Amino acid sequence: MGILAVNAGSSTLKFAVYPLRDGVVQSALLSGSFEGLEPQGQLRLGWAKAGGRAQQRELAAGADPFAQALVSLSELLETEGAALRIEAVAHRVVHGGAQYRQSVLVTPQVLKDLQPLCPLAPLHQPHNLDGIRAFMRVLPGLPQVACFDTAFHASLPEVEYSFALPKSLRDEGVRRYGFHGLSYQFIQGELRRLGAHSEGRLVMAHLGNGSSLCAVSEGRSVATTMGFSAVEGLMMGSRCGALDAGVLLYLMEHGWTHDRIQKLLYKESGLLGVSGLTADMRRLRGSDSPEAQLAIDLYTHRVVRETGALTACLGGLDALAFSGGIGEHDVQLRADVAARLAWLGVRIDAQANARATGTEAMAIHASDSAVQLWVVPTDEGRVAAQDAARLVVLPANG
Ligand SMILES: Nc1ncnc2c1ncn2[C@@H]1O[C@H](COP(=O)(O)OP(=O)(O)O)[C@@H](O)[C@H]1O
Ligand SMILES: CC(=O)OP(=O)(O)O
Ligand SMILES: [Mg+2]
Repeated sequence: MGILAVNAGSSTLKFAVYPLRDGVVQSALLSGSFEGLEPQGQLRLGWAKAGGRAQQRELAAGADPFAQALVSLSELLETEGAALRIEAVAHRVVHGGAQYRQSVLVTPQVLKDLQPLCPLAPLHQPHNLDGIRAFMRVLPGLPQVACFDTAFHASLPEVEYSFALPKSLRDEGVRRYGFHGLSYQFIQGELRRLGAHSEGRLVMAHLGNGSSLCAVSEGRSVATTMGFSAVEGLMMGSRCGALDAGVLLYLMEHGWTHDRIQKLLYKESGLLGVSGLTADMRRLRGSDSPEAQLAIDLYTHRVVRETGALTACLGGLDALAFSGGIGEHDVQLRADVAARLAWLGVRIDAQANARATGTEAMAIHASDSAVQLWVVPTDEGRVAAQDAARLVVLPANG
């Protein structure tokens, strides 16, 4: 028995197959991603079996690259995952709004409820929902479960989730929701497993293409940098993060349309916009352009600044965990953030930091550090798969 977890984005479809043993999800047996799903993209499949060699295949996309990817995925599951009967598909859905505060079995009504949230996460939500619809067509009869990035933050206190806006707008659901919840749930579980200070005052940093921080106290999310939408908070790959609302008014006064502004905020800003070069931190690190350096400096500054803000909300800091593509791999970023948090008693172990390259969770603090530092490779799919097992497989087995 197994669960297929998928994370459908604008240009990629990530997937992993998790076996179940006694209702508990085990490490993925097969995982990979399709890239080039955007119109005119070059469709490419990359996958690996657990402990196996990474494989790549170029695919002819045809008119509908998404449909083609699903056909290829079905074939791959038949050949490489044949030993496992897939019982359910767990979908990462970034926005559950105010209504969905935990994972749910997808019905037509659920899709209808989630559709209006698309403008709040335009890089994610429409593709997440298209992914669900496509799987429903290709694998009818297989339960589809939606697992929300926002659910982890259902515990945010009112002073954290409220914006200083009139009651009528707050009542409409204009509030902070927070994202990357599946990742935070996974990181928290790993920290618990490793005996870290996970029940104390913890800040988790999910630093990838999308980046955010989450403050946890006594195991519950109490503050987070993303907001109503996934454009708030830290600087990201191509998203600007927190921005003075006055800038939007200025742009509107100068005739910028909604679509133009949306493109600017989500696709043309962040590391890409500042560097004028790329959204990929690896390429920025390899560049000698001053703009690339400014992009890195700004990104680092914002992580430090917001970690300070969340530490203030927590009343101190016991542990800081790095995750996401940048957090797991970028040794320099972790060293720079730790150095700038020295006032909190943070001391990094330079050798342990250099050894942490995203393959396993490990501590990177020095023995005299007042704050634990961890690097935790995240696995959003595994959290989604476990929720799907809880909703679908366990009840069916009584
Ligand atoms: N070795 C590395 N050094 C620095 N940054 C890296 C490295 N590997 C990956 N990254 C960064 O991670 C980003 C992707 O993060 P990830 O969390 O995988 O993104 P996504 O939001 O697409 O899941 C890349 O764009 C790149 O900037
Ligand atoms: C919510 C979000 O930003 O997700 P990702 O990091 O996958 O882009
Ligand atoms: Mg991500």
